[in-house]
Amino acid sequence: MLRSCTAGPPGSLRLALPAAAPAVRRRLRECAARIPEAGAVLDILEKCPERQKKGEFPVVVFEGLDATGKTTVTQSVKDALGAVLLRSPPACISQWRTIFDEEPTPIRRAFYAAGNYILASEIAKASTQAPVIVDRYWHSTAAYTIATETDGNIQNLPPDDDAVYKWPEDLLKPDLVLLLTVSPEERTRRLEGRGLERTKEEAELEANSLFRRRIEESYRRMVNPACQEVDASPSKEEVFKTVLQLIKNHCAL
Ligand SMILES: Nc1ncnc2c1ncn2[C@@H]1O[C@H](COP(=O)(O)OP(=O)(O)OP(=O)(O)O)[C@@H](O)[C@H]1O
Ligand SMILES: Cc1cn([C@H]2C[C@H](O)[C@@H](COP(=O)(O)O)O2)c(=O)[nH]c1=O
Repeated sequence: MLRSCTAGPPGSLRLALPAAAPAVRRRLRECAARIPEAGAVLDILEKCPERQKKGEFPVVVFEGLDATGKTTVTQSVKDALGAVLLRSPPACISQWRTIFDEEPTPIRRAFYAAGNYILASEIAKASTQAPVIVDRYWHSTAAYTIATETDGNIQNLPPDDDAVYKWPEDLLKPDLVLLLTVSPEERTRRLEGRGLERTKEEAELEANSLFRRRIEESYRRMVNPACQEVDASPSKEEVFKTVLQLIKNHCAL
């Protein structure tokens, strides 16, 4: 498995993170004989029109580490705005997620990237009818890949202007991306309070504060669209109010 971006060849991270739909399709096609579910994802992806366009309603994405409050706040914002709530990976492929989570990096990341392109077609359609709220999108795919494929502290991340922080040219862009952040202690409290089964990555997040910092820093380095950071440590009601105001200011709702 590819590990360190700094120790490996310069293109190693690029290899882990497919940067456009043709690369995603190629990667799924290459493993479809061994993994039938890759063929199933590919079938869905190939039915999605290329280069999706947003409708006239705003599209707002929520990003952040696990248990920062995305599910909680997206549900409230959806209700308040009469919005459509979507998530990555989209429901139509999420039953295969555990299979891909066990695969080597390039295949696993191709699954999540494919999810974003499929999600884009859902966003395109929904945003012609109502505002769209999205729980994780490309920034999560990129940030988790970058953090997994590098080691140590944030100095080992690719430099600020690296192409890994850029939005894929052929992927529908949201109007606003809000990055929810809380202190590690508050996150741990929320995780414990929730008590759900954790993925391997979530367990690693708990054990490895450097990994957590690499993810957050990668989110912060994403550009066009960049993430707007929101302190999500106040109460649910306060976070909701802050977020709603940001959306109203930015999207003229
Ligand atoms: N502002 C808040 N103050 C206190 N607790 C909160 C707040 N927001 C969410 N929580 C609680 O923290 C836990 C995690 O929240 P939530 O499931 O919304 O996070 P998440 O970011 O969607 O997590 P994941 O990415 O793992 O799905 C839940 O138990 C939720 O009730
Ligand atoms: C969308 C997406 C998710 N992941 C990983 C990162 C975390 O371990 C979990 C969180 O998923 P949840 O459904 O929000 O609990 O999935 C990823 O690695 N890449 C992605 O694109």
